[in-house]
Amino acid sequence: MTLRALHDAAREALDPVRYDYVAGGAGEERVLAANEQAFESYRLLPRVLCGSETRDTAVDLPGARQAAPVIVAPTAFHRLMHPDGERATARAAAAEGAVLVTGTAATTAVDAVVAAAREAAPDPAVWFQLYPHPRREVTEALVLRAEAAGCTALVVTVDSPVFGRHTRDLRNGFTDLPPGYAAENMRDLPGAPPGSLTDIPMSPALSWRDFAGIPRMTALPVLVKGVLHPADARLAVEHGASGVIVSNHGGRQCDAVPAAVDCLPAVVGAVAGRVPVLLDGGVRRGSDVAVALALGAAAVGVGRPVVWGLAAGGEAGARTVLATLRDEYDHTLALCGGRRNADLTQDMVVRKGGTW
Ligand SMILES: Cc1cc2nc3c(=O)[nH]c(=O)nc-3n(C[C@H](O)[C@H](O)[C@H](O)COP(=O)(O)O)c2cc1C
Ligand SMILES: CCCCC(=O)C(=O)O
Repeated sequence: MTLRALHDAAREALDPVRYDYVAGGAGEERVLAANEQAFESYRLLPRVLCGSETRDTAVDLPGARQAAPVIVAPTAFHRLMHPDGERATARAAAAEGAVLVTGTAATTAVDAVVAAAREAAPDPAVWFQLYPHPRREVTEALVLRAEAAGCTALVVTVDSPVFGRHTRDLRNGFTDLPPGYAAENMRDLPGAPPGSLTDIPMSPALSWRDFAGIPRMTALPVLVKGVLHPADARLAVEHGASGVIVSNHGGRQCDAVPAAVDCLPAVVGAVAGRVPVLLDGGVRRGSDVAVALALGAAAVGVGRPVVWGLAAGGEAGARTVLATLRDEYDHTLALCGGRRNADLTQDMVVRKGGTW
């Protein structure tokens, strides 16, 4: 099945309110649209006769050696989309050698997510996405929970000082989880009430000082997710980040920012090779992966496509999405004369309005 067919099947399978929660964005959904459209404006300039018969697309990332270059971006509430929920996504990612980022807003506790990943592969990489809590002890308890579960890195989301205004959710009245579902990682934390959507911390009070405390709480590498400004990428590295994820949260936060991929080159320049830079937002085909890697990303994340796969076909559906993107990317690499990801370089990307 193509990714488009899986998306259609997911739309059929899902309750429309849940479909809208995943598909939608903030405001007029300008950024949601821009993330995908931006990839339309980039094209690849292949190199020829490079002897690229044998190819290796694996990447070394913080807490993940020899991983697929496409990772599963953190998306909330998988049990709303399929009864097997995060366990299915975890098995799919592990089977495909892809990093799974599970998170604060998962409907399955992080230890069960890691256990499911281990059913599919001996040494899977599961990262934990953290919404830092304004109360340090709550953040610390979440960090310890992720570490004890066997996560190999933390991802701190910094683009959500306040929750984005998701137009479709407001229209549909989808402002909390239905009965029977909870944000399981929020259970039994010191002073934090369990599990409702509104318990998930988002605080405009947080600052780089708070962030800097997180790498001190743990031996795990800590990545920062949701950076668009190159100055923030520099600050992230200065405050101990082991990786920077360029992301506008899939167009679900500020509806006036650029497409994620358009912010990538400046962030790559600011980070200057000190830590890996990743990108998510709008990646829908293998050639999008190739463009992002050529522009300097070490790997890319996919959000909605994996959820569509999960909703349409559980573990097998999510696996199909990851396998398809990997296969398409490898094919594109071959077409561009590359043997390794590093063979894709900035001069091989051209832009509408620029050189074509
Ligand atoms: C339904 C949904 C839930 C999400 N939940 C989270 C979350 O809990 N934490 C987070 O950091 N990002 C979250 N995101 C953002 C994704 O990690 C990612 O940035 C975005 O989906 C990438 O864009 P794409 O969907 O175009 O691939 C969510 C995105 C979607 C679509
Ligand atoms: C409070 C849950 C956060 C989920 C999220 O980040 C999103 O829907 O974009």
